[in-house]
Amino acid sequence: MTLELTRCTYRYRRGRQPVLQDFDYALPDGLSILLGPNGAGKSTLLKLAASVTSPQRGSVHLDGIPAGTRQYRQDVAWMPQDITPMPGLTAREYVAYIGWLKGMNRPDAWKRARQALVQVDLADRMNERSDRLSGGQLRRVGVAGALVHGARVLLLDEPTAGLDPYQRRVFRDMLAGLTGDIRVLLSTHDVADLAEEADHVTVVYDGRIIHHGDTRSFLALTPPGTAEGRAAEGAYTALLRNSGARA
Ligand SMILES: Nc1ncnc2c1ncn2[C@@H]1O[C@H](COP(=O)(O)OP(=O)(O)OP(=O)(O)O)[C@@H](O)[C@H]1O
Repeated sequence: MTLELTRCTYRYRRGRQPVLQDFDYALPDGLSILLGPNGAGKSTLLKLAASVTSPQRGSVHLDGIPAGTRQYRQDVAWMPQDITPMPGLTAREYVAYIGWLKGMNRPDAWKRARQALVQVDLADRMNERSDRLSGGQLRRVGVAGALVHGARVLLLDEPTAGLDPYQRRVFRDMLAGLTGDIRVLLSTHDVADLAEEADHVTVVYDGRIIHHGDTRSFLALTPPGTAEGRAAEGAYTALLRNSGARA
């Protein structure tokens, strides 16, 4: 299974510099992390992969299925940075509603919503109104929204931003526990977030990929003498410095 962006060019406004130009990317197996400074193009990459927006040039496919098709939207789920509750809907109704929007029939969506919420460890909050959930719980509801319709790819835009350390840990453990064929691409600013769970790391700077490889090859870039526990941060900083990023 492969989600691929091929020679994609995207600009937000006509006449502006493209944010991504002739951009190639292939999503690896397992859990991949997308790193990069503010404005590097991470959210834009995720939105193209999610088929929320389309490139002006180039193409996006999952196993040959073009982005924008109904099948692609069923297979690929996206959680934006600013996931919001749906006032009046419980967690289970929220997840079932996503399933229904993705083409499931109501009884199936309702049944699967329960299973998906158990998978993200929210069995006990199922009947809680979504606007009463904490930020971390709401993001787990968002992940359940991908699981409910059996998405094969899950794209998460900064899902741990603003969470306290405990909620962040719970979210990461939940992601690590997702089994099966689902591939996850997660953007984050929190470099330390990746070290334990990620299988792959991609670093984007100024619309270009400056590193794409497994976590081990990323950590191998850590400069000698880096303090213990700061290997990922060291590797990331070294990559950006070598790419000409200014402090
Ligand atoms: N809706 C928009 N209209 C115009 N320009 C935009 C829009 N969204 C993003 N941009 C610009 O595109 C570039 C890439 O933004 P993008 O959000 O993809 O970066 P990012 O790596 O996700 O950044 P951050 O980590 O701050 O979220 C930035 O220069 C940004 O200002």
